[in-house]
Amino acid sequence: MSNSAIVCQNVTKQYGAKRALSELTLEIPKGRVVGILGPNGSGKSTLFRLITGLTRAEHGSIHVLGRLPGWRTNCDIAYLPDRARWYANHTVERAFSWAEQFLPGFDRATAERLAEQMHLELDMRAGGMSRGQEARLMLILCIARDVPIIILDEPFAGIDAISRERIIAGLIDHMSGGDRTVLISTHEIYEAEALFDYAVFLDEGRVLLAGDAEQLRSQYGAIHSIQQKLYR
Ligand SMILES: Nc1ncnc2c1ncn2[C@@H]1O[C@H](COP(=O)(O)OP(=O)(O)OP(=O)(O)O)[C@@H](O)[C@H]1O
Repeated sequence: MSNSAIVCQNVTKQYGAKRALSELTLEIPKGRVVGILGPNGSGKSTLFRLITGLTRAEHGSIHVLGRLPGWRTNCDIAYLPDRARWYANHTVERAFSWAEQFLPGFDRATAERLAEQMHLELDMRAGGMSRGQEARLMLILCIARDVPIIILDEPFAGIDAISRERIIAGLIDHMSGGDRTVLISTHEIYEAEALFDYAVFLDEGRVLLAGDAEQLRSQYGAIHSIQQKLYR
C-alpha cells in the first residue's frame, strides 16, 4: 500500500489564458501536517480545488489515497475553503447538530471540546459572530471530523493575533500524534511554523521546494526564513 496521501504528476490547470498550475509534480506522504506555502496567486487554492475534485486539470494526473478525486475521495476529506461562511441563523450548537447529520465522521464531543478550548460559546449565532469567531466555528466543523485528510485553506486569514494564537494552540493540541494528513495554506507562516512537519513552497504554479520540515530546517533554517529567501 502506498505511503502517499496525495500524488500529483505534471498537473497543469488553466483558467482561460491564465495558467494557475504548470506541470506541477508533488507527492505528499500520509500522516503529516503540511504547510502549503507561497505568495498570492501561486496556486495553493487551485491545488486544493483539484484535490477535492471541484475543478479539473487540463493535463496530468492527481491521486488522493490512490483514487482519482471525486465523491468517493471527498468522503475522506474535510475541506475548509478560503473565505468560508456558515448559515447566519445557526447557533454553534445547531451547526454541530447539522454537521452530525451531514458531515461524514463528525464527532460532536470533539467539536464541543474544541469549542471550549477555542472560547466559542455554544449559544452564539453565526450571524452575530466576529470574523475570528466564525473562523473558529468553520475550523472546528472541519477538524472535528474523523477523516484521513483535512484541507484548510487560509484558516487564519483576517483573524487577530490573540485569536490566531488560540486557534494554532488548539490545532497543535488536536493534531499532534494523529495519523491524518493535514494540508494548511497560510500567509501567517511565522506563527504557524510550529504546526508543520512537512512543507511545500509553490511559486507561479510550480513546486519550488518540498520536504520534511526538520530536514529543511537543518539544511536551510526556519521555514519562515526559507520563505523569505525563496521569494526575495
Ligand atoms: N476562477 C478563476 N478564474 C480565473 N483565474 C483564476 C481563478 N481562480 C484562480 N485564478 C488565478 O489562478 C492563479 C492561482 O490562484 P490561486 O487562488 O490558486 O492562488 P493562491 O496561491 O491560493 O493565492 P492566495 O494566496 O491569494 O489565496 C491566480 O493568478 C489567480 O488569479
